[in-house]
Amino acid sequence: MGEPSTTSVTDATSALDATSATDATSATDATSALEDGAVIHTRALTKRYRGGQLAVDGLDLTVPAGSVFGFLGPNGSGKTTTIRMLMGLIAPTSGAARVLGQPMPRASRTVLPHVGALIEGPALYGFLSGRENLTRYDAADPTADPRTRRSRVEAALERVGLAAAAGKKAKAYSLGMKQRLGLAAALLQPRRLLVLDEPTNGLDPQGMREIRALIRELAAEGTTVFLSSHLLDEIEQVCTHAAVMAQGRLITQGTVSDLAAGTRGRLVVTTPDAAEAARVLKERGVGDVVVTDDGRVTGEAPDGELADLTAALVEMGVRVRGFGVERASLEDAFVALTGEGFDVAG
Ligand SMILES: Nc1ncnc2c1ncn2[C@@H]1O[C@H](COP(=O)(O)OP(=O)(O)OP(=O)(O)O)[C@@H](O)[C@H]1O
Repeated sequence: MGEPSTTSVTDATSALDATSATDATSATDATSALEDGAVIHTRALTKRYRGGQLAVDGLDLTVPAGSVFGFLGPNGSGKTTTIRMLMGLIAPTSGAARVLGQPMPRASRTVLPHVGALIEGPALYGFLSGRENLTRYDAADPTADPRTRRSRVEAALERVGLAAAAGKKAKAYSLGMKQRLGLAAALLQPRRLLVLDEPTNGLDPQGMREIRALIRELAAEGTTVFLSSHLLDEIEQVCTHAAVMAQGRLITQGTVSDLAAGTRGRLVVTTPDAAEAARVLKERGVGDVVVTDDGRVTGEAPDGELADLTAALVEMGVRVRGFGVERASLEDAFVALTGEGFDVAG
């Protein structure tokens, strides 16, 4: 990870009417029903860096309001570049991005006050305490009310579990504490959207759990959360929706359960009579029957009634110790989609 920097939201002048999620220009577009409810929407969004690197290639992304949206892909797949375009930090080479219904980067000044962002780790003054960092950060935001500053800073510290350590200098903070302080900065004002780039990167399991719990809490209060991650497991645990990127291109997007359901689970029979069980399953039309080294018999999950299969096994004298369908994971879905494992260096 490079030198930390935070993208903040400081220079807005006018508030965005919560009801005007689409502006006049989009009314003339052929907007789909999906786009209407979208907090983020991109069309053919493309970024080619000056060196010629095509980092993001024709991205069509739709992030529904109220979702916890996981933006998933191995290192170098274009996640950070996409986030930087969404936040108006870099201009796309071609294509369009709308955030809260407004075109980016053009509407940055009206959109960004409603967006809390944590990108590439928080920028902190090591010689200031956590509390002082937040106070200073808030003071630099012209949309922030100085009269409520103290209470908002304390509430944000409380929220991320840093109240007890608020007086310590930030340079003495662990990586996890720094990350939480960055989140606190994003939470100093109510936000409609939170954009978090690898929010649990470098955290220990306990720190990860805390951040995930916080994300769930914020989502329950109605904030849409868009987070990038290269950890499939993390996306499965916290996200309602996900998009999968590889080499700058979108491979798939949808609800996490639909993505995993797109891949069938495996039927698993645990039995001391493996050979006989395999024969019965094949006879009953189960595909890809395999006897594993540990004596289990697996096969493609059937469309029909599972009870008929157990009845057939029992009828043929197969002793069944365990019987069920193992749910496909997002990882299975990824492997099925790309033909590759999701094996990335953390
Ligand atoms: N400023 C830049 N100039 C040139 N190429 C860049 C620049 N920033 C990123 N790239 C390249 O663009 C591609 C996508 O990078 P990006 O950082 O968006 O991916 P990522 O999915 O966020 O990966 P990571 O998790 O490692 O940050 C990579 O090949 C990267 O080397």
